[in-house]
Amino acid sequence: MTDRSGKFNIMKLVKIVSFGLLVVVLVCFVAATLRTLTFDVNSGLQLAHWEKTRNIASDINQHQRKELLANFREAIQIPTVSTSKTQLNITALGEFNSLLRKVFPTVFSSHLVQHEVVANYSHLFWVPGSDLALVPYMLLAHIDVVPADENDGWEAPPFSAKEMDGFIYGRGTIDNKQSVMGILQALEYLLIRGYSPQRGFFIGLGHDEEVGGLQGAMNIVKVLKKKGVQLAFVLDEGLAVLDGVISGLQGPAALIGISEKGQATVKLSVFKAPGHSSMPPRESSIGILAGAVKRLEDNPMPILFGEGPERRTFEHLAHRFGLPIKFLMSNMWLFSPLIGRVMERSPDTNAFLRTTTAVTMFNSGVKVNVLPSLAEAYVNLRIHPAQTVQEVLEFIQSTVGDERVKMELVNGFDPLPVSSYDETSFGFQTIKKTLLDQFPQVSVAPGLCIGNTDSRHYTDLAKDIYRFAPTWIKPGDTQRFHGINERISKKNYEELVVFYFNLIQNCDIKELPSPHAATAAVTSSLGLLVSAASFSNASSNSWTPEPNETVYFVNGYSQSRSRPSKPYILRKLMDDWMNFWRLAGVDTMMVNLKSYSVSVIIILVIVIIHWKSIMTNRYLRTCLFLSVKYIETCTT
Ligand SMILES: CCCCCCCCCCCCCCCC(=O)N[C@@H](Cc1ccccc1)C(=O)O
Repeated sequence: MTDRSGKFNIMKLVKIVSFGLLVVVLVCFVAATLRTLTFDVNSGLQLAHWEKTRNIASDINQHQRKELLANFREAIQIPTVSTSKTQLNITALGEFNSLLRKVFPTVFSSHLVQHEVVANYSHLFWVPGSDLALVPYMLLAHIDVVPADENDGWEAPPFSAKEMDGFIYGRGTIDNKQSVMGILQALEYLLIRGYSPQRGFFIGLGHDEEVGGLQGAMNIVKVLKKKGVQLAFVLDEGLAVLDGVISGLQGPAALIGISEKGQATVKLSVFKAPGHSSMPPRESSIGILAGAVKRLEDNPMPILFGEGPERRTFEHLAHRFGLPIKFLMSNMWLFSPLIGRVMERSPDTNAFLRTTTAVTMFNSGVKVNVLPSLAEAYVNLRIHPAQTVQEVLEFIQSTVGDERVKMELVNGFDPLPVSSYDETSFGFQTIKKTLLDQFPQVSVAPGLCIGNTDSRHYTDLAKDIYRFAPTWIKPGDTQRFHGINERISKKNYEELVVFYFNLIQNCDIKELPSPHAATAAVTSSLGLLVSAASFSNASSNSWTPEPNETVYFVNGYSQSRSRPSKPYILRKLMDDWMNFWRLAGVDTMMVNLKSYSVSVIIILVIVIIHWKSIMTNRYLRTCLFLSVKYIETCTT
């Protein structure tokens, strides 16, 4: 009898547990479906009313079309190659300097522009604004390029700037002379058309970015620091407009880099006594090192997809995927491990998921019959924002797991801070608006820059750093970065000039418009409540410091800005706090997890309270009964 009732109780328990699980799965499914149907983090300021500042039309006539292309081709033809920190083509850099002065005469002669050469070959331009209360911003690009060998399979010589099928071929066409020339060409045309900015801006052109920017960018930053400059935002190279590159995505996507990966270069070395090759030991220095390298390749760093800004990219783009990908992308809180597994299959998507490990140099041996004493390998790691240099070193040490392999950190830096991208983010929203005006078919999303840029030296000058140029990248183009057949279409180069032309004018706005009510349409009830609170709060939020506040000296370029008063700081803190929760309500895993765990707890409590009726009712009735109770509990 006891045995039977014991069995009966176990059966009951199994039923209840499986029923509970079924309810949890159902609730998750309903929540995920609701989120899929309503999830759109892209509305933002798109529909808001923007202050009009673009008074000069960006149309380009036939003569200018020819002229800007000729200028660009001349820039590509100068081989400003950086091979190593000590091997820069200084002759080419000097030539490039002369080219800039020749093709942009107005920029170099205008009374509105101050120019200074930094570290012999880098350039710093300052265009003061008429409204001193507006914090200046900065555009960056780099003049140098990586080496290119025609024999690697280039269809046109890499420094020929040859035009083929509407494309200009050459090293630097997408990395990064398109921005160098695009920015200055835009400024040249703006000045010719009588433009004078309200918001001041800097342009920084580095000459050694490809080898770390230790001369160019670092010295430009030093000059700016000395002058006390603080920047509203910085825009550098980095991500691009991806067209057909992300499979399943409908339409092109402009990814604006809001952070960039960290980097570490680690030297692994094995030392063994040299000797005659006729009496080899069981393991050579090369064999031991090869084993270590193999272990590193066989054991990639963990997938961290969803723990860095890459998560935001897919959430912002979710609405542009078809089902079932849309369902998965809208519910990263549930599916990020699954998406990560799929994305790791291709090198260019894998780069967004984890710290990547690339063995880039392997040296040993001097003669065929001599056992080498030393074997060395260099491993270049690109660090995911959720990890640090220290964590990566510990991982390598434990994966190599061989005391004979010496490990040495050659250089490294942690991932860069994440810049803002919400509706109050001046830089992000102004870049986004400029993009959408020019390319309405594009979806704009924040992204993670997988390569490093000069902008990493600017973190003390600006809280918000963006890495983006509207270079269109189509399938197969990602391999052209530092690879063969680097090219840009003539149309795309013109678009770049127009983009910078419009961006500079758009930056003259005093403050961003208030977020459109559409922003408040969020999925979860928590998100809805908090966004409503934030929305009402946003009307009192002004992005720029208030007038009538103490003015203090900011830089030697006679720009000044207001020091925020205490109530302003308090209000800003309040706004930031509200924005944090609003965003959290919309799209952070934390709050989703919280609300879903709350749901689970509510269900469990209902199950416990209504234990008896569950026992006496049939499943369908119980299901209905529980759903009603759940809704009742949630609404009260
Ligand atoms: C889903 C598919 C996404 C495809 C993404 C397409 C865009 C990829 C382009 C990435 C290029 C970013 C630009 C990086 C510039 C660059 O090459 N930097 C170099 C130079 C450098 C080295 C050390 C320290 C600082 C700098 C680098 O990162 O190695």
